[in-house]
Amino acid sequence: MEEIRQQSANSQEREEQSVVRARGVSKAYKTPQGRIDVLRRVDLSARLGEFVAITGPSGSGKTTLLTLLGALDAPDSGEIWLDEVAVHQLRGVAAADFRRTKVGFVFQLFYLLPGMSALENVMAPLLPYRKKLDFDLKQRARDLLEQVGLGERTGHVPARMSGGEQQRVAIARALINRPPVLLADEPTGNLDPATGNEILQVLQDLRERYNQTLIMVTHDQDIATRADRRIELGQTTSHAR
Ligand SMILES: Nc1ncnc2c1ncn2[C@@H]1O[C@H](COP(=O)(O)OP(=O)(O)OP(=O)(O)O)[C@@H](O)[C@H]1O
Repeated sequence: MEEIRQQSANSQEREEQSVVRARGVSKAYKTPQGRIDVLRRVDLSARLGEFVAITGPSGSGKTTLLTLLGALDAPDSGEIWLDEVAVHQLRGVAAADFRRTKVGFVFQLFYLLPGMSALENVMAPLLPYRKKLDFDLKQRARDLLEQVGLGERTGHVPARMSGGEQQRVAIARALINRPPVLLADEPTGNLDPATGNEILQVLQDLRERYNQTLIMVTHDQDIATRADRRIELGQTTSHAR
């Protein structure tokens, strides 16, 4: 009995330590062909510093779930809490403020601005707020580029960098606001296996350095097995007219 009480206290403690909690999250898209139920009552939780992999077949809603966690879109029902913010309730400016302060995004296709140097790309998300910041933006961007191994390439434009280097810049950019949570969508999907491994190592090192939570969508079973926790989405998508 004591053991059961202890177990439930432990699980409650774990729940309380969660920096991300999603409960009963559902999302459907309306298309000209009818409604697509993508996520149905999905639960997810992640503690501070934890690495969580989201896996599942193509079309099971992995990217959709990541966009909901990052307030790029809103769920139809269910709750999402991230660093004590009720993400499911955010819209418009409040959602943009949340994205700027609480999360970093890394995508498969880097999305760097082609006309800007690595340093300018990393500074870009906070450039409009530069005067209000209580730290030196350029110095932080330089430090981050150093930490991802590009200390010597700060002046290079994306066209003069390899895919792996461009992804390193994108990771540094995602961390410029020191977010508690990094959301990564197939960050190694566009890279050869060796470069992909290097990028994974960079993400792991930075996660430890900043005690960040890393939530990563991946098709790669090897990467998923390295995660602390794995959320497997089923073939939940169904179409209804
Ligand atoms: N904005 C949208 N409008 C309509 N349908 C969408 C939209 N976004 C995604 N979908 C559909 O929702 C389903 C889930 O898409 P999602 O990209 O979340 O899956 P996924 O598991 O990440 O897939 P993949 O592994 O192929 O990237 C797919 O059928 C997709 O076509």
